[in-house]
Amino acid sequence: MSTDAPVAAPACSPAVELRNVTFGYGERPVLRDLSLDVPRGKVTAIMGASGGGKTTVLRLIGGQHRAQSGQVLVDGQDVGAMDEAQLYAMRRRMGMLFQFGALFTDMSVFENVAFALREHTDLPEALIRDVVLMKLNAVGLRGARELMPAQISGGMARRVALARAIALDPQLVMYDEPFAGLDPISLGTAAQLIRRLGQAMGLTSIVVSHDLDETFKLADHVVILGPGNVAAQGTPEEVRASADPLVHQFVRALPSGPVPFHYPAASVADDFGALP
Ligand SMILES: Nc1ncnc2c1ncn2[C@@H]1O[C@H](COP(=O)(O)OP(=O)(O)OP(=O)(O)O)[C@@H](O)[C@H]1O
Repeated sequence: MSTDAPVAAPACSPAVELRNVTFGYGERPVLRDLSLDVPRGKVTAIMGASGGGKTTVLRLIGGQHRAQSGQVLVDGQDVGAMDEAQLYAMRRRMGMLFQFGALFTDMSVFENVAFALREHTDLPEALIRDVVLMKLNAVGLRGARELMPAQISGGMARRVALARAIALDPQLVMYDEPFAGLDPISLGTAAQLIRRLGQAMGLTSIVVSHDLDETFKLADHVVILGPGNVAAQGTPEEVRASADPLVHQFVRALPSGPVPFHYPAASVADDFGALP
């Protein structure tokens, strides 16, 4: 057997592990010595104050950024040590649904979902049609296949983006703000879809969201990021019961607490001059 062949990680091991990860943009540190596990086959929510580094965690997992120290392991493989070909192969097994999951505006709903299949496989046209219609059916939009993105609602567009993200049967799907801007019904539908598809496909799902109620209902595992690090992680019940002051502020949506109102800045006197 070739020693280069990817070795399947044990079924009980975490799908994703961050071990002592430090990362910053330029001089600005964002994550400091961050460690967290994403259990396999479950829905993990990553929550926390705005600017705390949630999207950055997703980008590290997807290999768009590399940790400055520590390791990001996906299926036991170190993302930071992957070359371009290995990254490409890993991303094929991931679905990513980033904020508002922009669709190609000049392609129909059908073509938007078919795009990934055309890019990454050489399936015959008849099979592409079947897979696309199956994925659109899973999100309830088989009947909307001929419509253009401008002709569908925001909630429908989000569902098309979801169908596109699962077109290649990924093992892991990352959702960044899947509920942003949705009305309560579309939001409930989106949450139910994430849960149902995850169960039906045996997916590991990571959801970054600010919607506390919906996300706590949806997730099996919740991680709350504090400044640069994990403030709490566990089941939704465990996290709700956390004594950490930041988690307390967060789960009760309190305007004051450890999360500051101001982005770090020079003193008021430096910016405006001393009062006369
Ligand atoms: N490409 C970038 N270059 C420089 N700084 C960045 C970049 N992307 C993010 N940042 C900064 O890094 C910090 C973390 O950003 P990130 O988007 O990961 O936070 P977040 O928790 O997802 O925030 P939000 O909930 O508001 O989306 C922020 O202070 C942000 O300004």
